[in-house]
Amino acid sequence: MTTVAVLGAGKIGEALLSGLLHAGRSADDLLFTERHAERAAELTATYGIRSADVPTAAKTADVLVVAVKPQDIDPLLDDLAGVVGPETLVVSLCAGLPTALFERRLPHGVPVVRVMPNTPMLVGEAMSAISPGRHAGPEHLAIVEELLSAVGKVARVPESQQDAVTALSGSGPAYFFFLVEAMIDAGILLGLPRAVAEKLIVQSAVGAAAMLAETGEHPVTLREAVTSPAGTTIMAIRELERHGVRAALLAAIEAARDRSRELGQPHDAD
Ligand SMILES: NC(=O)C1=CN([C@@H]2O[C@H](COP(=O)(O)OP(=O)(O)OC[C@H]3O[C@@H](n4cnc5c(N)ncnc54)[C@H](OP(=O)(O)O)[C@@H]3O)[C@@H](O)[C@H]2O)C=CC1
Ligand SMILES: O=C(O)[C@@H]1CCC=N1
Repeated sequence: MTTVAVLGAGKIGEALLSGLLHAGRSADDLLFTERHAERAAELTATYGIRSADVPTAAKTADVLVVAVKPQDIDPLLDDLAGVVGPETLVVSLCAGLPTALFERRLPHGVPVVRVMPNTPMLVGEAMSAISPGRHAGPEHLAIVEELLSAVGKVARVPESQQDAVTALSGSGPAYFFFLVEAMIDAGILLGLPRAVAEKLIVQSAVGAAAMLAETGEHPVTLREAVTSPAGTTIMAIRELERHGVRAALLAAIEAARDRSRELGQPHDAD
C-alpha cells in the first residue's frame, strides 16, 4: 500500500484525507503537514492521522499531495526541492499551477501529476481530472487514478484543459450550492418554513442528480418531462430565460477559467 502525505490539510486536503479513510484506507498509511500546530492537533484528534514536517513527510510517503493555496506554493516548493527525488510522486491539486512550475523548481525527473478534484470527495462523490507532467508515466497516472477512484470518479484530460476543468467541476459544487441556497430563499418568499423548504430542495437536487447520473438521458429531455404544456414549470423557465440565467452561467464559468489562468501567471517567468 502506498503512503500518502497531504501537504496543506485545509478544505480540500481534509476532504481527501477523510474520503480516503471512509473508503477503507488505514490512517497509518496517511500523513499530513499543516502550518499551525492547533489545526494539526484538531485533525489528528478527528481522524487519527499523524502530522509531520515536510522533510519527514517526503521521506516517509510515496505520494505527496500538494493542497496549499496557489499563492502559498513558493515556500513549499523551496522546502520540497531539497528533499524529493524521482522516486517520489508529486500530485498537485492547486488551481492554475502548471506541472512545468513544479518541474522547474524540483530536482530533475520528479514525476508530477496535476489534478483538479472537488469537495464531494468528502462523501465519495468527487469528480477529479488528472493530467501528467513531463516525467509522469502511465504507472504514475495509474497510482493517482487508483487513489482518487476511492473517493469518486476520475477522468484523464490534457493539461491544456485544466483551467476549464477547474472552472467547471473544481468550482462546480459551489454553483449548485448557490442555486440550492437561492431556491430555499424562494421557498421562504412563498411562505414555507425554512426547514420544509430545505428538505424539499435538497431532496429535489439529490433526485435530479441521480436521474442525470443513472438514466443517461440528456438534461433537456429530463427537463422537458417536467415541463407540462401551459403548466407551472414553463412559467418559471420563461423567467429564468428573461433574466439571462443561461448567459450568466456562461459568463461566470468563463470568469472562473480566466482566474485559473491568472493564478498560474505569476510563475510564467520563473
Ligand atoms: N476548496 C476546493 O473546493 C478546491 C481546492 N482546490 C485547490 O486546493 C488547494 C487548497 O485549497 P483549499 O483547501 O480550499 O485552501 P485552504 O486554505 O482551506 O487549505 C490550504 C491549507 O494549507 C495550509 N498551508 C499553507 N502553506 C502551507 C505549508 N507550506 N505547509 C503546510 N500547510 C500549508 C494552509 O494553512 P493556513 O490556514 O495557515 O493558510 C491551509 O490550512 C488550492 O490550491 C486550491 O486551488 C482544488 C479543487 C477544489
Ligand atoms: O476557488 C478556488 O480557487 C478553488 C479551485 C477550485 C475550487 N476551489
